Amino acid sequence: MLSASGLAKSYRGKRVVDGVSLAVPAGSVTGLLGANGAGKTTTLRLMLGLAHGEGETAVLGRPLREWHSPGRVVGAVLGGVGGHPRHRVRDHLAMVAHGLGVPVGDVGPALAAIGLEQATGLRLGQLSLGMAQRVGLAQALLGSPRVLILDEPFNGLDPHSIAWLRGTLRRIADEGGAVLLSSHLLAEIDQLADHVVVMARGRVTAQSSVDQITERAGLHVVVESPEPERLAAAIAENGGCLEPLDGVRARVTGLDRHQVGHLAAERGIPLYWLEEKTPSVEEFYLSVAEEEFSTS
Ligand SMILES: Nc1ncnc2c1ncn2[C@@H]1O[C@H](COP(=O)(O)OP(=O)(O)OP(=O)(O)O)[C@@H](O)[C@H]1O
Repeated sequence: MLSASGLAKSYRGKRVVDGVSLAVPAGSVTGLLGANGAGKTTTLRLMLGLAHGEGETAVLGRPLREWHSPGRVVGAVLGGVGGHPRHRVRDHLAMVAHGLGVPVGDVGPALAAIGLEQATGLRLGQLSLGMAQRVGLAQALLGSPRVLILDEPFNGLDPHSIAWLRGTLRRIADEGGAVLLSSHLLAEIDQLADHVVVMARGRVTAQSSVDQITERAGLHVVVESPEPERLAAAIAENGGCLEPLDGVRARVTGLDRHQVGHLAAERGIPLYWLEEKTPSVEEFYLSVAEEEFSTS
């Protein structure tokens, strides 16, 4: 539904995006991850035609510039609202609605949906970071686009707005839309995304579906015991493996939590903690980032 191929961009001779290709299928949310300066924002800007560089981006099979009203096909939030700082929120959004060919009457419900009814009279220049982010989201959603491209959309939002945004993005994807968002909030990506794409130094270094991450790494058990050596030996005798995690807890693979619990009870080894864990996007990201660090 949304795809990019061969995206590239240089600033003063330095390649900051270098051959990035990615696809966001209909019905899914893709998280774009990477360290500061990895090239995420530049990639999103290239996809939206806001930065000039190499490569192609297609939305529903056509370049964005070929769509008659691009804002009704793709909604974007790239930080900030745009618009004049002296314009009031309601007037700014009315202008956006006009440009999109959307009834101006839709502005009120769009602001209400994001809890900003009280802020309609504020000037854009008076908005807090979170409010500006919410106005940006209201603006992006105004044309009811099926594709969303969002740069750090959770930035500055309070917990209610985060929950609202997570639900809204999930709903848009579940209704057949495609959402691409960058974020440093790995727990949010973990809860929301179906796919993750990791960038480092302008390139895509890893990509995976969240299901594959879970499947590949398998479940593991986290334990805490005052007798880790005895527990490790008992687990090894039974075909599992115990590795220290953080100096207090340890990770067990090869046995499930019932097996670990029974084994500890049989051997009289105290356990202070026993938890079965699904591998997270955070662990995937950190393992990929570690490889990247060790090979750079
Ligand atoms: N307008 C610009 N002029 C010069 N260099 C730029 C410009 N915009 C971005 N860069 C450089 O391009 C590289 C990638 O920046 P980009 O903002 O795309 O990274 P990012 O992954 O979004 O980072 P962050 O997570 O910090 O937002 C960085 O080295 C940045 O300094």
